[in-house]
Amino acid sequence: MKRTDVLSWDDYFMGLAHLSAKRSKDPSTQVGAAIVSEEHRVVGIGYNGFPSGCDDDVYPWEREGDFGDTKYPYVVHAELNAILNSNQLCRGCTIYVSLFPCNECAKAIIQSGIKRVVYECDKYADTDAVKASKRMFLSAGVELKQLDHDVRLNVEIIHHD
Ligand SMILES: O=c1[nH]c(=O)n([C@H]2C[C@H](O)[C@@H](COP(=O)(O)O)O2)cc1CO
Ligand SMILES: [Zn+2]
Repeated sequence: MKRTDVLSWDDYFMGLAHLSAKRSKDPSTQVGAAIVSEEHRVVGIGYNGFPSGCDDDVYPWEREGDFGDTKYPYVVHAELNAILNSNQLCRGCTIYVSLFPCNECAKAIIQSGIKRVVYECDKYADTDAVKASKRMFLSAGVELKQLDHDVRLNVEIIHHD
């Protein structure tokens, strides 16, 4: 008899997004994203971090202070990293992301041809950025789906002697 209690595609790829988020050095919000084709092939993955060559021991992780002394001007969002890392065109794909995309990521998602956004957390729903994002997704016909549960990923590293 085959196993039947396997992960759904949505939970599997959201799990992959969570695994990617574990690479993020951001002390407050770790975001992971996975772009998946209609054939359920992974096209790109990413997490929030500084661009290549911008040392994350040198650049600031602060949330407050002068703009240039915070992380905000420097950090590449998980969704954009996933698009930039993609190994094929994103047209028709789904992006799985642990946090609802901001307006800048929404623009990149729409322009790359991604047709569906599956997300989990929407903690910035009241911000102008996320409102603008939802407005653009609606206009562009991008389908939005919030998972009605959280995907938990327990990754255990076992060191062998
Ligand atoms: O769409 C997003 N994707 C994404 O990767 N992020 C990243 C940027 C920051 O490193 C972090 C947000 O930080 P904070 O919650 O401390 O403001 O999450 C933030 C958003 C905004 O929703
Ligand atoms: Zn963003």
